[in-house]
Amino acid sequence: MELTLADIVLRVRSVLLPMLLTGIAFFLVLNVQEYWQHWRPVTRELPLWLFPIAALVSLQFNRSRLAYLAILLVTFYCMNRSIIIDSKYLLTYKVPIFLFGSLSMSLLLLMKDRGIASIHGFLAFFTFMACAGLTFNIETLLNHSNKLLTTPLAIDDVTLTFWAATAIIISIGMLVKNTLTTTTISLAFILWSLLYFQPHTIPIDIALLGIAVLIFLSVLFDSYHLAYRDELTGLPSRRALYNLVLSLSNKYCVAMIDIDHFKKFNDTYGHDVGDQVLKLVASRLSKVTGGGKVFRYGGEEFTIIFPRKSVEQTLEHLEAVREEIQNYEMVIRNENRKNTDKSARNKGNSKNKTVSVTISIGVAQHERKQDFDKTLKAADVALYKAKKQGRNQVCS
Ligand SMILES: Nc1nc2c(ncn2[C@@H]2O[C@H](COP(=O)(O)OP(=O)(O)OP(=O)(O)O)[C@@H](O)[C@H]2O)c(=O)[nH]1
Repeated sequence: MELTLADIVLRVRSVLLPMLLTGIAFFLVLNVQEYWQHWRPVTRELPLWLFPIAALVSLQFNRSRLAYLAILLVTFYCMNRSIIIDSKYLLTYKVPIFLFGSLSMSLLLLMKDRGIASIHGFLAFFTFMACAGLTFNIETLLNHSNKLLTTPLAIDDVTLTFWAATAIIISIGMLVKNTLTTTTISLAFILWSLLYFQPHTIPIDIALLGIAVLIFLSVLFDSYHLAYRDELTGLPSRRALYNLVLSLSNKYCVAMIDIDHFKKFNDTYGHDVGDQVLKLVASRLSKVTGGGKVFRYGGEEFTIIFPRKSVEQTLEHLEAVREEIQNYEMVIRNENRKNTDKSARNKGNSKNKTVSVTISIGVAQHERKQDFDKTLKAADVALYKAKKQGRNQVCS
């Protein structure tokens, strides 16, 4: 995987930002205790209800890792409240429970969401059981190994080392694959560690309530993302376009963009290269100036909305983006690089290709009391004109 400095900065930012916001939220909550202290009887009950609901919602949206996290934490809270299991076990098994939780969270971070009632679910279950076996026998294992060592190890040092190892796994995992789910798991790990090392900083019900809310937010934002983002290009989808239209005033412009001869391009270079080009074109289009909002309309077609602009005001911005794409030499990763087939590489196929494409653009202005679809159709007619006149141009 190629990671550029910009990628790393972006990932660190997307890791730190949610953490900072959660930190601020907890700081505020802890500093205005007088406002919510009388709600404590409610906050003490809420995790018992919210975690099972969060687990069910997560499963419904195929977020099995968040479901496991919710199950882990509600079990812990039930122990804390002496529901089903006596809370005295929390004291007796304080270290193993802490280590089991930490290890489970680091595993959750590395796993994929692959359902609970599946072969992967069984494997995950047995892995968690193995972790429980290891952590709940840590003292016995330590006693055995101490017999072989000249300087015996203390349980506190082992716990700290074990926890530090899980913290490192979680940090690396976050940087390699940063999603809302991994951020939620990492935040849960931080709070879990805080509850162990500084148990009086945050009341347990408030900390767990925070995690339950994070699980809900994570599932909610993820599903929003799924519904309104185009998976290939990362641009807002056609559904998001129609959502935006509802909030537009009377004055705006619609531009329809189509990649020229894309069928031929696909036939020459293959569908995968076509997909890469779509992504690169999308990333250039998204930098359009003049306040344009870019959407993937479908296939090789994109739409740009310019709120409060006339056609004349959009032309320079559209021309600029058309010219930029025309001059953009796109470096295409050769998939054979991943291939272990050495003969393919020896034929010189491992080199990256450079390709370029052009786009045609049709733009139309929204008329008073006109339907959005009519404006879109007018932009489509202008696009057809651009194609007919030889492509690689903007028409209105
Ligand atoms: N790789 C790839 N190709 C796509 C995708 N969506 C649509 N296409 C291809 O885009 C091509 C569109 O071709 P046409 O609509 O015939 O038009 P064109 O070849 O671009 O020609 P003009 O628009 O007339 O310049 C088809 O070959 C589709 O298969 C996609 O998501 N990925």
